[in-house]
Amino acid sequence: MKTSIATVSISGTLEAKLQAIAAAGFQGAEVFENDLLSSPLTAREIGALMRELGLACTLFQPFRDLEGMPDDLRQRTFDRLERKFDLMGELGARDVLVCSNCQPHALADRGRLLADLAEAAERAGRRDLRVGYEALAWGRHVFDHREAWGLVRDVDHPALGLILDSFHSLARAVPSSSIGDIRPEKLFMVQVADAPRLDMDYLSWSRHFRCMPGQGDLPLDDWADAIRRIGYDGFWSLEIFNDRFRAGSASGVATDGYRSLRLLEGGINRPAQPVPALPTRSEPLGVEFIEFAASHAEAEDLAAMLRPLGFVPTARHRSKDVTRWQQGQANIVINCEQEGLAHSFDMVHGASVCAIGIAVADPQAALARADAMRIERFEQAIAPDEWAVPSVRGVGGSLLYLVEAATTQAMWAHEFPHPLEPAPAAGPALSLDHIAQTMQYEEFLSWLLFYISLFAMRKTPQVEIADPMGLVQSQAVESANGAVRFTLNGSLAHQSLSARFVQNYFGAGVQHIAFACDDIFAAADRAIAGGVERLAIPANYYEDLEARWGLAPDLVQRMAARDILYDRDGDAEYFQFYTRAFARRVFFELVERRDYGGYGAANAPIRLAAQARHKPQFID
Ligand SMILES: O=C(O)c1ccc(O)c(O)c1
Ligand SMILES: [Mg+2]
Repeated sequence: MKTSIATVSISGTLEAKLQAIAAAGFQGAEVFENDLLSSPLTAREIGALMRELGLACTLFQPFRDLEGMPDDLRQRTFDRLERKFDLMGELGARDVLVCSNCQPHALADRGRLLADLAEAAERAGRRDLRVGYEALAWGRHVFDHREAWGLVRDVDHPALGLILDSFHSLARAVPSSSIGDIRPEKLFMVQVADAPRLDMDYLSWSRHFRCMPGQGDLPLDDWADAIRRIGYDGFWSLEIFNDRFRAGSASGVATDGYRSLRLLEGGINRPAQPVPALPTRSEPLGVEFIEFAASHAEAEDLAAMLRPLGFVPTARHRSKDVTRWQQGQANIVINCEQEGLAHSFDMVHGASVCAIGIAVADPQAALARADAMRIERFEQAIAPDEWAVPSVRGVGGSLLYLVEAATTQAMWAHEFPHPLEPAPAAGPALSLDHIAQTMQYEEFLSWLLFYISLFAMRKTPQVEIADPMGLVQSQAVESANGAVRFTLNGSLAHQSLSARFVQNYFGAGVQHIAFACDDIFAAADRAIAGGVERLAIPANYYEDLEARWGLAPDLVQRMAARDILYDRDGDAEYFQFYTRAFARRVFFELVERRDYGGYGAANAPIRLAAQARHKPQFID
């Protein structure tokens, strides 16, 4: 796949954009006219810079309102076009994007549209340039690629071709099968964008909410298949109008863009596709461990929460100040080393999750996929006798270890040979259910893309949750078998719990960890008896539960006595129990799922309100 991106997609000056685009690995860039107009560089200088950076100028765009102009404006339009052709010569661009006319006074007469496009093609051809015609979803008369293709086909001029843009076609639900009618040599360029499903006018949707392939809801796989099927071998160019991206870091957005095109290449929602040389996504088989960085004092506080939840310290690391805590299938590692990444983490954030170990069948294959997606590897010097586990950088600079599933027992035995207490034998054993990561709203889509491009994971629909201090966006990524689940949260509201976390924690990170159990009442009783501080849920909530679901008063009483929350989806049931936050940052949750697949979104506002009651008054 030849990759390109429109300069409008990212932030900064034109030079900075082009540098970020080249550094991210793109082979080409579309120069958006406004970026050129606002640059102090001449078109020649911009062209020279692009060549120096190794970037093909894939398009100059857009040229608006060309076809079907009334007689008195027609000559003026072609004069304007000639001026832009001059500019393209200086820039070194061969193709110009002409988008369908949006003017209220544009003529509908097909003969006139054909004549105007033919005239533009003739003028372009004389200069060895080409015109690509794109149907905007909000075009006055041409708003569907089938109509645009019909015009291009009928003009039948070598200097006139079609430009397909996934947004315009898929926002209008134009069937992708219609792409089969397009002749590949007539398809000059393919522009790619995803978008969330929103019920709004096309123009606002397109100008503000486009996002990278995989981040939204458009059926891009079928669309891309149809394009590949006709034998198109030109550039795939991202064109993302998004306010968040244009306010973000140029290099971060460019890297995400590159990653998203690679993801599309292999199929966003598909199992492995045979794209040669593109490593496939690994199935995440489970969370093997969660590692906390902590000082000794913090480690004691953490232990005071872990014990009542049923965890026991079972072994010490062979050489480091690191302890393994265990229960059921769940492993927590507490790292109190005075140097290395964990220590830096503790210094910056305070006690917190510095690493997560994900079990995969083949860590090297997972690493190859990470490389292909330009996900940063992390390498730290290890002692010669230490078990080597590859890792990449995850949320907030924490690590994601890629643990070989078949050898976890050997890894634990080798790394933690000094026994402490025996692993708990009986009781309401817990396993890991999900990990909630909180981040800035601006980086939310980036981490979503990170997970779905690295692992065979799918995303759930985005939900908005009402925190008493503002709205929180939440979305989960999960493996097919549900063994690995992350929920991602971000908020623009400065005082929401999510935003307070990011401020107080100095960055994105794990905000809570949920453990699954098969008897929530027993697990909650054990936690309470062990002295865990729990999150108090108001009586009003329980009255409503009884009314809403018609639950037996006795069951509701048992939940109320333990501050257990409840949700239901058809016959599926979900029970949740929350601890107070450890060090005002990380908290734990116990859940019992009875065929329930979600995360209790209906209860989240209740939980957030309960947590907001503990918000220190000095930040009010
Ligand atoms: O929003 C626009 O005007 C616009 C311009 C050029 C494009 O290629 C496009 O898809 C949209
Ligand atoms: Mg476009």
